[in-house]
Amino acid sequence: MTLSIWRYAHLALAIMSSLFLLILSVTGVILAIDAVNEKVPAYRVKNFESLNVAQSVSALRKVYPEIIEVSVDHNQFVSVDALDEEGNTVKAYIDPLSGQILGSFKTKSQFIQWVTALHRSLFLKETGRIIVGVVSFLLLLITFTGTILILKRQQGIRHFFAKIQKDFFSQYFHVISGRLLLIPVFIISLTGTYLFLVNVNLLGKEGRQTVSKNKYNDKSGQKVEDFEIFKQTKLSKVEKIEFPFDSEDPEEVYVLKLRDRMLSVNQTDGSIQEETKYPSTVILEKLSLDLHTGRTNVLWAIILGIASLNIVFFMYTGFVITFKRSRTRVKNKYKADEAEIVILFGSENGSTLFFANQIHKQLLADGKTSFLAEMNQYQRYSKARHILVFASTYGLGDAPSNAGNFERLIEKYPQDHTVRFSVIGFGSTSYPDFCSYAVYTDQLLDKQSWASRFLPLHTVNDKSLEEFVSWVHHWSEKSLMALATAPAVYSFKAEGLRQLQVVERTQLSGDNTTFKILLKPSSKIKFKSGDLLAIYPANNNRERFYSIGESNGLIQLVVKLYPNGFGSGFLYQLEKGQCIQARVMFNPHFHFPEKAPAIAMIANGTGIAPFLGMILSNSRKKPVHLYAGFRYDNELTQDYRRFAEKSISQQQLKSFKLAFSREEQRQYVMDLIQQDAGFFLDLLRKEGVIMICGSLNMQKDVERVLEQLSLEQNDRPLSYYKDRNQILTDCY
Ligand SMILES: Cc1cc2nc3c(=O)[nH]c(=O)nc-3n(C[C@H](O)[C@H](O)[C@H](O)COP(=O)(O)O)c2cc1C
Repeated sequence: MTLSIWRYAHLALAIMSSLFLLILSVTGVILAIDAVNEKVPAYRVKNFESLNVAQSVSALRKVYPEIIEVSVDHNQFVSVDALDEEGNTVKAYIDPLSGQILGSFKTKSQFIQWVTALHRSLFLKETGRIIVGVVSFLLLLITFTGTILILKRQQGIRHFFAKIQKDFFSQYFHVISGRLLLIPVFIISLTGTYLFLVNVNLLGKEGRQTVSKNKYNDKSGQKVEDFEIFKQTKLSKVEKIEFPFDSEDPEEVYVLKLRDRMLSVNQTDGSIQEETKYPSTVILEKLSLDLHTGRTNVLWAIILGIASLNIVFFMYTGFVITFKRSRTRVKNKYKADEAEIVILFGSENGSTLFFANQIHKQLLADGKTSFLAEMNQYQRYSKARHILVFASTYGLGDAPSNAGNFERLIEKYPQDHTVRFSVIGFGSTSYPDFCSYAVYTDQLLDKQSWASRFLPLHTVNDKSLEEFVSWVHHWSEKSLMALATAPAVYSFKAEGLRQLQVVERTQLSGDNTTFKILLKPSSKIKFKSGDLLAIYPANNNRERFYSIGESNGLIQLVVKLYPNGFGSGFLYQLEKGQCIQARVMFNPHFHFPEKAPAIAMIANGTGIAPFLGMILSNSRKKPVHLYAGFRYDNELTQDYRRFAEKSISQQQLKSFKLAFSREEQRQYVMDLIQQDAGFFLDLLRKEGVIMICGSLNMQKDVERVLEQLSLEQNDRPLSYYKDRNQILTDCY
């Protein structure tokens, strides 16, 4: 059976029994503590194991003139029901050799009685007992399916106890404690089921009873201490000894109740008159009760308590695992044969799907036709230009369960046109076969005649956001499709929603289609220029990102209004005083580089937003040079000029250069860079930083110019400076 069937069976059983299981395990913990507590008074005598019935009976007979019965309970405490010399009734725990009273009987507290009833029948009498029985049986099945899941995970019985890598806490704990407490939980559920079957008479207590009768022997007048059967029987094997009512009447007998049988012993000669063997169901019932309650052994009671407590944690961690696995729902806006970008994921526990979905959602938001599916759903994609494969690795470098058929499908459905492919592997270096399924998939695609490599295989260790974002950067820059590169966008723990109030929003005018909006957080939030703001225009999970410029503790966005723009339209209709819900996404890669000796900022369009904030907060007066490109010289750019003049006078900005692409003297930021080539080369040589924010096309052109200059005059490719974090980009 495939992994997923076992997994679904395990989950379905857990869901069905969860509420009752919770009650049973919590009450089970309490009863286990009670079982340990019970043994605390310690009425068990030291040499108990070596005592036999003959020793005890003869001794007690000397102390108590009349004995009704002597009992040995599951704690191995001996008690007597007798009359003493003065004719007083004695019902107490005693020393079986001296008859000395050790303690009086204690009845269970009201609370324990209440817990016991809840544990046995949920206060629902017969119905409750049936529910408890069924839940015990379900727990048995859960233990079984869980064992199979561990076996599959560990690749067979040989590695059953091999090291478990920590993926995330709940999963680690679930597997580790599952493996450790497998046997106690199995015993709890098996014995619970058995007791239920006996209880509802499904097994029948009567069974077979072998009865044998002996005649009197010829040793009448023997003393009790010489009775062979009494000498042979250890007190520890006894449950009860009923004494003859009349010591003179030879017809009256001792009744010796042992765990597995009952003997009638002649009181004059010690012969066995009758032996009744209990049916195996009764013996098994007692054994089940001992094992289920831990009443006979403190250590076992403690183990049972831990196992019961663990069932509660099992339930919690199991549901966390399930939640994680299913938290991302695949939603497609386009059909497989309409999509230009096809994202395939191979994910077992959902994190790879989460990453894939974050990319999918952004592409859709950007108007791209993206399609997201499991690797096992691979088919022909008639319009695909890009296939992105997000593949995790499991087992010994194997495919996750929803990618097992990928290889077969690839052979079966060759694409009929060239499609560019990129593979991102998710794995962990703590496994010997790091990302090997992704490596395999990458090679598999590389072999296909229709597939053309777009990027080299990229691997991500332990879901590292840094490593993933690095791939996002590369793919976005090369494909010119905008994707957010703030790690927070791909974090599993979403930042909390914050309320922001509109403080100011500028108007559009003439050929200026860009507006500024200032937002005030209603509670204290930490943010810096370069972070992102995620807004939710439709109050659902469709989000839009904007670069933040910090302006005196306020969030300043510079937004271009698009016709029917989902995000920009929403922001433009906001009035002063209105409030919105948004999330601040930390983007440490694009913060002001405090340690750099000098900084050049290159922007086009709305990409200027974070730079305005960074300049405003340049209190240490670092030399900052701003280069910005716009289409027209209009009211907005006049505003930027005024801002720059003020900043230059306050030494927060060193220089400001503008290029206009639709004015008389057509210029782009690249031209400004060419003009100041010497400055840029010197900046790079002296460990200065170049920050680029704006369109991906502009970034590509700027990098091309810088690459050429650097190769010619600094003898180094631009990647040399990129690797040293001297080129920081945030483009869309
Ligand atoms: C049982 C198990 C086996 C794994 N085996 C490997 C492996 O062989 N190689 C590897 O690189 N990662 C291995 N991993 C790590 C996962 O591939 C990695 O955590 C991945 O990010 C999980 O993605 P998912 O949440 O989408 O399933 C294993 C993880 C688990 C839980």
